[in-house]
Amino acid sequence: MIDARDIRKEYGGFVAVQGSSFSVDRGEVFGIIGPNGAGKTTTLKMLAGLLEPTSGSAEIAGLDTETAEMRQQLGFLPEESPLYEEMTPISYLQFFADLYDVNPDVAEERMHDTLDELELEHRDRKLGDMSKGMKRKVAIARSLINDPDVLIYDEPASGLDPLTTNYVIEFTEQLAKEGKTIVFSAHNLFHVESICDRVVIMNEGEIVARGDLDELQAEYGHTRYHVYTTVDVPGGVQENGSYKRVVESMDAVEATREQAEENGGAVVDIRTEESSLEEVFLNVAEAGTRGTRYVEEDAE
Ligand SMILES: Nc1ncnc2c1ncn2[C@@H]1O[C@H](COP(=O)(O)OP(=O)(O)OP(=O)(O)O)[C@@H](O)[C@H]1O
Repeated sequence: MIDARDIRKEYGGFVAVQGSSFSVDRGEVFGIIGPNGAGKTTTLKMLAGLLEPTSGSAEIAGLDTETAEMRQQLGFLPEESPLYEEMTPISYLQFFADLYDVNPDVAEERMHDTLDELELEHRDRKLGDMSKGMKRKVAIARSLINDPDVLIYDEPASGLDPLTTNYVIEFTEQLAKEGKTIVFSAHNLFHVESICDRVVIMNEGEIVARGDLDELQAEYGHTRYHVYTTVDVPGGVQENGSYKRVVESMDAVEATREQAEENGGAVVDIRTEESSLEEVFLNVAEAGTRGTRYVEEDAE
């Protein structure tokens, strides 16, 4: 559905995004994560056809991202979306429906349905008088006004309170279940972990890791074993009537069993704990010292 081929963006001699390649399947939720300045927004804007790559190209549904036809199939949510302060949500959405040439009756029904789903109240209030969360919901409704197949969301829950954040993330998840293909960036890795099928991790303009959560965990995470015993063992802590020791290998699990048995006890339970995406991310970030991000500019 989405195919990015070696997309690269330079500003002067500064490389914002090194040649990045990835593809996103239809109906997939694809996350782009990375520290501030990693190149996430630049990548998303190139995918959305809002920024011309210095080299490389991107296609959505076989259409080059710079064509108007492709934009009809796309909903882009920028990290910060300045709305027209004097408009109401309805007049604002109507304005964009016209821009996308959506049939007025269809647009009317669609905007009300979406605002209902988003539980947006005060639809006659001026956008300038709305809270940040309400404005974000209107921006999300705008991204859906043309009923696009592909959604590119830059930090959809940025700056929102936890309740609205959850709401927006669950709404995004619902859109994926309805069959939309979604690419989004986020700082909150818990959200990414909860809804993404696959993830790329960017650092210093470069994709430094990629895969689904299991693959990333296998490569950059650890499995920890919580071994519960009936008697105390070295490094054990008392928990719920037994003793728990956390170890990182099966050999250590076996050693714990032997120690428990030597002390007249036994192992009663073993639970595994996988690294969170946050831990994976920190491990990836620590592993990489990147090369320079500056290139010599071509002499004209
Ligand atoms: N128009 C521009 N001119 C020069 N440099 C730019 C421009 N736009 C972005 N950059 C630089 O490119 C790098 C990548 O920026 P980008 O906004 O893509 O990062 P990001 O990963 O989205 O960061 P954040 O998480 O802070 O939003 C940054 O160093 C940024 O300063």
